[in-house]
Amino acid sequence: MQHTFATDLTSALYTDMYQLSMAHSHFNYNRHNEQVAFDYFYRKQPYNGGFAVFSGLGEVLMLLQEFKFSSNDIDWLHNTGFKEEFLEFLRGFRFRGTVYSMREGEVVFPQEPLVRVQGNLVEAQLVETVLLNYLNFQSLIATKAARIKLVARGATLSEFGLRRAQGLGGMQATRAAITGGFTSTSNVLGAKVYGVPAVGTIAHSYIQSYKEELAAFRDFAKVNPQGCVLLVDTYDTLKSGVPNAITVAKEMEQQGHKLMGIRLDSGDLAYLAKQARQQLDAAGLSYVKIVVSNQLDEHIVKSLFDQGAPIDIFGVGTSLVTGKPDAALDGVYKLSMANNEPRLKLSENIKKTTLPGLKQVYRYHDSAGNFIADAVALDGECAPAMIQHPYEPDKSMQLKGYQSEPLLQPVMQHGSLLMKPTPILEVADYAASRLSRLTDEYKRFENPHIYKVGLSKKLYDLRTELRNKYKKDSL
Ligand SMILES: Nc1ncnc2c1ncn2[C@@H]1O[C@H](COP(=O)(O)OP(=O)(O)OP(=O)(O)O)[C@@H](O)[C@H]1O
Ligand SMILES: O=P(O)(O)OC[C@H]1O[C@H](OP(=O)(O)OP(=O)(O)O)[C@H](O)[C@@H]1O
Ligand SMILES: O=C(O)c1cccnc1
Repeated sequence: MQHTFATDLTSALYTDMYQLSMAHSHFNYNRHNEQVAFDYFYRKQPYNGGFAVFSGLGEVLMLLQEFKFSSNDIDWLHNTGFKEEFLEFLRGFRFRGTVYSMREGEVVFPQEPLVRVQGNLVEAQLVETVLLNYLNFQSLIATKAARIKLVARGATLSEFGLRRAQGLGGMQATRAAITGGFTSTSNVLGAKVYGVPAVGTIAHSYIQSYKEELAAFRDFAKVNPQGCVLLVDTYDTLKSGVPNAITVAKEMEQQGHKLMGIRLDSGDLAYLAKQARQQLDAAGLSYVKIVVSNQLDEHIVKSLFDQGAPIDIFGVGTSLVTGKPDAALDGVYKLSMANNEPRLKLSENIKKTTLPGLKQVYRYHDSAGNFIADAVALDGECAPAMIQHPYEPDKSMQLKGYQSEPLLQPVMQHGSLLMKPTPILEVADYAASRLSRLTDEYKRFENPHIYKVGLSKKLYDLRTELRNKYKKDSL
């Protein structure tokens, strides 16, 4: 077998084997035209936070449109024990399902369906893995980016993570970082694909390759005067790096150029930023920006500003693109309907019992437009005036008088997209506008307020009825 780079990830083989084995079985028993619905939802907020940003939908929809097995894929599948008729079926297979979804960039909460896939048993099942792979990862990273943006006080945020990303996930991480509020990236292919500026400074190696720091700065600035940012911490930030950067900035002025910035990448970033700012201002270089990097995350960014650090630009890599310290968003894809009957998955833990039937999610706002609560209702129900706590029968919340909006909208019908893919910068604007309507107590990092997601009485009762039925049947 020849080794190749794993770059073609649009194949329908980008899935788990059990999806194909189940499809094989459904096909064998002629069940592949039975109609079903699945919900995508997650159970736990990432980073112990109070919200998540839904990301990855645009790419999932493009993949669903293209979802097919090539002749080469079918040839390979011949070695896996599937029947010939099934392989012929897969050869002509296309996703012709219908998808309802929240808008990409939506601010979302645990337990509520973010996406609903309706279609036949085979098509709706076969797309599970790729859908989860894209939505879980990008939502994890977009949420991290949004958390950093919340505390960045308007500073520019650049994504620097490609070298530390989980392999090819670096591309998706760039996309998700933009969704959450980063406006540029060091990832050149990412910048080209997603239409944002590619930015960069200098590595230590460039400066080390010269005998003297000043000569390195001079040469670099001569060839790259536009957007030039000099890395000042290779030897001694305040005694050598910043003074040499000032010398070069003055020389650039004589050539009609302006040094854009200096970058701090080690040491006490608050102290060094303050000292560097003083030196730059004293030299008449108040326009030179201060860029910082080095294992930043939302907590360090917040702390640096709390310490009064005069920072203009943050370059964030590892924590952002790996979703540190969370390994993954726990999003799942669960069957809610089969052959026109609502279905659920039982669990000893009521929190893990799924919500049956086709559903809609309503979001309620107060008169200022702030989000109050979400209701999960059965499809076709109006926005309920009261929601039940999902697990505690005695708790409910009155929502009479609040405006509401349905969040799940059709985005794909019988395999065809119902609208053009939204450009990623528009998705980012949408995420920012929605987050601005979530009040601060849900956005703080420590013990955030828990946003209420309740059930309509009809949905609550349906779940109870089905739980009782299945429990009885299993006695
Ligand atoms: N004033 C500050 N307040 C809070 N956190 C800071 C401050 N200054 C730096 N940090 C963070 O502290 C951590 C310091 O890490 P580390 O000790 O590895 O850096 P360093 O020794 O300065 O750099 P290096 O090892 O790369 O030379 C980084 O995550 C950095 O972003
Ligand atoms: O810390 P992160 O948030 O992941 O941000 C990216 C880091 O990657 C670079 O370091 P690296 O040591 O790889 O290269 P360098 O020699 O250019 O500093 C850069 O200097 C940052 O410190
Ligand atoms: O341009 C930079 O400064 C940069 C790019 C990637 C990672 N770290 C730094």
